[in-house]
Amino acid sequence: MLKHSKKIAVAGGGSWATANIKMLADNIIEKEIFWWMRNGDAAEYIRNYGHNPNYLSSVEIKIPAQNISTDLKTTIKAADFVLLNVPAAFLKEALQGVEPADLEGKYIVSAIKGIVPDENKIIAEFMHDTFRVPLQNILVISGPCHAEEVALEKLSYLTIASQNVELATEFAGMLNTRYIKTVVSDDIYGTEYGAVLKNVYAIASGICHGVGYGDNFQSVLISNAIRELERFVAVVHPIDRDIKESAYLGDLLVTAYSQFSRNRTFGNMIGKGYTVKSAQLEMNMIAEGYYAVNCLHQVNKQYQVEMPICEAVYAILYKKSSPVFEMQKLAEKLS
Ligand SMILES: NC(=O)C1=CN([C@@H]2O[C@H](COP(=O)(O)OP(=O)(O)OC[C@H]3O[C@@H](n4cnc5c(N)ncnc54)[C@H](OP(=O)(O)O)[C@@H]3O)[C@@H](O)[C@H]2O)C=CC1
Ligand SMILES: O=C(CO)COP(=O)(O)O
Repeated sequence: MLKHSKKIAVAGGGSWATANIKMLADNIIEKEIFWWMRNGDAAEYIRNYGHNPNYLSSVEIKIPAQNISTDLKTTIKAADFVLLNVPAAFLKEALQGVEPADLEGKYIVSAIKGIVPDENKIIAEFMHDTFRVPLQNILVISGPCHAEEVALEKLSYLTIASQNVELATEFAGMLNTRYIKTVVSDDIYGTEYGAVLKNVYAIASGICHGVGYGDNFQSVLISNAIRELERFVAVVHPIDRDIKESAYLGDLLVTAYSQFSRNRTFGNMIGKGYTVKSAQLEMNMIAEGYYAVNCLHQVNKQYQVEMPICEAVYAILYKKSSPVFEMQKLAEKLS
């Protein structure tokens, strides 16, 4: 029996938001789902036809038309759980006009895998510091799970992290379905930073492929990436964690190897000689790692962790350094 109310608002109109709506609606626990997106035409289309025209358009949307809105404050007001699913780079913009009082008493669930630019904070920290949301009311959804495979109902595992493990367990219960299994964790920092870093490593993986390295090199890159990830999270939030768990290693592997990965696709284009702008235009989807690597570069000035893969990606994307040169330099540092 759930102790908390079952009114959930999903904020964001992209692929992962659409997949989250599907998982929540397919789960058998009775609940009311509300959906906010910025795109009025898409909202109207979904109300009329029950499908998102722009992302995962095959997914049937099974929530009432009147629960789909372009007014975020109204959507938030209706719910007890607010699931944030706007790319981190645009979160501040999306939350403009929302006051700490609007979120008082609400549970905030971040399904975002990114860092808030300028603030250089993971989502839990940002929501806690800016909107005064108690950490006990914050949850993070992560895990090796692509929206496209949720749409196909392929068996997937999610990690629900919160310092409030009881709350995480309750929320996990609202996501479980025939094709979704959930794991609960109390490591919000490791889960968030792990997800942010794996996006950068997937870009590195794509760049390597783009410049012509093969599977042999990529496996070395990824085994170095998990060690780099472990070093960083151990300094930022030192607790006893097993980096081989799905939320860390699993998430890295799926993003670095999958045909569906936005970050890998973006990296591949960069490796093949596209500029950042042209790769972004061509993709029409968001590669969070592009924004994250800049934030990580700033954050790591404080921690000084040895992060050669992140630094190579940063130099390529933000200093216009040549992908071939940076990968040759990186290759000398890997083991
Ligand atoms: N896709 C996946 O499999 C997974 C994604 N995630 C995370 O979910 C989050 C959302 O990603 P995802 O759903 O994949 O994104 P998509 O690339 O599918 O969609 C992009 C989303 O970003 C919005 N957007 C683009 N530009 C802007 C802008 N300038 N201002 C505000 N909103 C903008 C789009 O809105 P519009 O349509 O109106 O342009 C759309 O909702 C990311 O943090 C990602 O890392 C996490 C796990 C899995
Ligand atoms: O986080 C994700 C899957 O776990 C989505 O990012 P990618 O599309 O780059 O894999």
